[in-house]
Amino acid sequence: MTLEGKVALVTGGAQGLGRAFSEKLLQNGAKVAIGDLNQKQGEQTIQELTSQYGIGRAIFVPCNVTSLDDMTNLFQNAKEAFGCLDIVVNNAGIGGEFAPMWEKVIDVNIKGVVHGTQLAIEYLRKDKGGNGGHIINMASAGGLNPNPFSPVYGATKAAVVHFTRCWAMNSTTIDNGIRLNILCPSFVDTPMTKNISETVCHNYETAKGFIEKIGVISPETVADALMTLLKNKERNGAILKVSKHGGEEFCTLQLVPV
Ligand SMILES: NC(=O)c1ccc[n+]([C@@H]2O[C@H](COP(=O)([O-])OP(=O)(O)OC[C@H]3O[C@@H](n4cnc5c(N)ncnc54)[C@H](O)[C@@H]3O)[C@@H](O)[C@H]2O)c1
Ligand SMILES: CCCCC/C=C\C=C\[C@H](O)C/C=C\C/C=C\CCCC(=O)O
Repeated sequence: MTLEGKVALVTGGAQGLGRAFSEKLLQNGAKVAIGDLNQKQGEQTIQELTSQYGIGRAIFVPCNVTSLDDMTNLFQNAKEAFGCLDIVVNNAGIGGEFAPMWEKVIDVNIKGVVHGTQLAIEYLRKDKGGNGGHIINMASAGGLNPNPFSPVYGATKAAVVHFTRCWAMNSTTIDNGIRLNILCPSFVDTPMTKNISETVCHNYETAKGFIEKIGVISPETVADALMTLLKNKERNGAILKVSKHGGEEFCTLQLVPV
């Protein structure tokens, strides 16, 4: 029970990776506030998690990560329900390369993570009454290695990597005991991957072959990688890639100090 007494907030936690993260956090003793656009699925997930991990361990707050009001409400509800906040996982994300979807992809994948990170810093920073803590932002292996199938999606995930690394070297976060790290999984067995189609990516038939070649990992494997980041207290600004062929790999990008 390494996270006993800790409180986590997970966006996009109604299903897929966010749900697997929430479950792993609960298994390790944390309490969890889930925010998600999908209210029906979110409420069902909370029912299932509550019956498995006990009453009062998890709450659901309907939330669109692109809305600052919704995100502010999510953070307030988490703090009110559980008294503090220690871990924030900005996980909600979508794919889609064609109009009008691609603009939404930029909004959810970038704006959502910016909202979640900025609010997390306000809630966690020690000089404003927080306890410090850990922010994990969900990028993707597609944000590290270019692929021809999802340029918009890949660009948003590269943005998440860069945005997170910038904050990780900021004196406000460092001096206030806040760490920020990045998860970059390859393909994972979630509804997002199951729903990949010609409406989501370019060259769909070739993409299918690419996914088969790369391989698909389980959400639990990525949740274990989340725990690797949470347990490793020295890491800040780290990029943890998870894939079928490489397992968990910390990646280094050239950092040129200014
Ligand atoms: N599945 C993969 O292969 C894979 C690999 C690498 C990274 N990722 C990233 O992991 C994250 C989760 O992916 P997943 O596979 O679990 O996807 P998913 O589609 O299975 O689940 C995403 C969840 O996010 C919610 N969501 C979507 N838009 C939202 C919004 N605007 N506000 C709040 N909630 C919203 C959905 O309702 C859903 O519950 C995403 O950021 C994705 O880009 C996924
Ligand atoms: C076919 C692309 C669809 C993109 C949107 C849908 C799902 C997203 C899934 C993941 O985030 C993974 C996306 C891309 C992975 C790309 C390259 C993987 C590189 C493999 C590796 O380096 O191990």
